[in-house]
Amino acid sequence: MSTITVIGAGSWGSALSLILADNGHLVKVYDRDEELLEDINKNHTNSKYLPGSLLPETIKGFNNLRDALENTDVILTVVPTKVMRLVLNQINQELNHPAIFVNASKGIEPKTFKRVSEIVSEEIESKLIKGFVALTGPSHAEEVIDRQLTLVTAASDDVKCATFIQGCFNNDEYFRVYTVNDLIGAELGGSLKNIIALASGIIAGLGYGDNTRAALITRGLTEMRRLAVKAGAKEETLFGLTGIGDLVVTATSKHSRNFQAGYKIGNGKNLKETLDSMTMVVEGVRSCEAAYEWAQKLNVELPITFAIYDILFNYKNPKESLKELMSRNLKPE
Ligand SMILES: NC(=O)C1=CN([C@@H]2O[C@H](COP(=O)(O)OP(=O)(O)OC[C@H]3O[C@@H](n4cnc5c(N)ncnc54)[C@H](O)[C@@H]3O)[C@@H](O)[C@H]2O)C=CC1
Ligand SMILES: O=C(CO)COP(=O)(O)O
Repeated sequence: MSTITVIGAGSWGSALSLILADNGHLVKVYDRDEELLEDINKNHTNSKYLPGSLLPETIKGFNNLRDALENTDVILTVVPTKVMRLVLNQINQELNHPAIFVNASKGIEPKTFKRVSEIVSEEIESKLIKGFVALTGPSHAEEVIDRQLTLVTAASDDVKCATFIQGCFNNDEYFRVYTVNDLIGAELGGSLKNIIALASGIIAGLGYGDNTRAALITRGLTEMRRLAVKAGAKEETLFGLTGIGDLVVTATSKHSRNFQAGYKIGNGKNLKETLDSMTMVVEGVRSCEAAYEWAQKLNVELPITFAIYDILFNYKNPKESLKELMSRNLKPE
């Protein structure tokens, strides 16, 4: 059994901690929110992000990063990607031995277009990194916390490392973990699907139904594939759990934060009002900004992503955007 430090005790960090504790690992959770840590340590629940949840008593919350990292084998990052660099920088200062880094957050950095694996290798000294794995796939925390059957993928350039992490997280009762050696495809699939999930919420908010959603998911996958392949991903990865799998769960589920945010926008709220009304992170907004800039640089056509960018950042009317998408030049599928 390993000692695993979970950085971020939000909804996904808590759900992943439950799996690790069920598997018998020593789980230390670090967060900046002291009330949340007290709730975990005293009441063994996370009332803020997962009301009604029951967490194993073996999970220990820490507000001191150095203590949380002491003697750890694996560092699992699950904070919003907006703060990822900052948090990794803090880890780099406090960590005094090499560890395996696993990331479960999903996003691309605007301006740099960096994936979390790239940010880790920039912020953490190489002598402290034993390996890097992205743990990603269709998995809403609200269902994992109830131990509902879930399948994800451990992606790494290092097969031995991916297999080790697969073994740490796999639980025969409810959490099945595959491996894949296409890190670029897995990280980009998990990040780009959030943009299409925002779009799915917007069309639902506008009152469109299943035909529209099926069309959006299909053409959205085409956009994800185009950009990811141009960035070096293997095409087949986009057709696996970390691509279409994650796209389907996020674009069709009431649990999805991105879908929920899109739904509010479809109902007339602007981006600021929408984000102000959400307690949890909506990663698709930043990833949309990144994909919009990156696609122009790489000369990739992403009409849905560009329309979402205009709605989010230029306050374009969603109905007007849909009208323009529908009236583009006709072409073969
Ligand atoms: N919620 C879910 O079902 C899933 C979420 N994800 C990804 O996981 C990541 C986290 O998402 P959620 O858990 O939903 O977010 P959340 O909003 O529920 O929790 C984020 C946590 O990070 C902590 N945090 C923020 N800034 C911090 C800092 N500077 N230092 C320490 N802690 C800090 C917050 O206090 C909070 O506890 C996102 O990238 C999301 O896309 C991936 C799969 C499923
Ligand atoms: O990535 C997720 C499920 O796999 C979670 O998506 P949301 O952040 O939209 O809830």
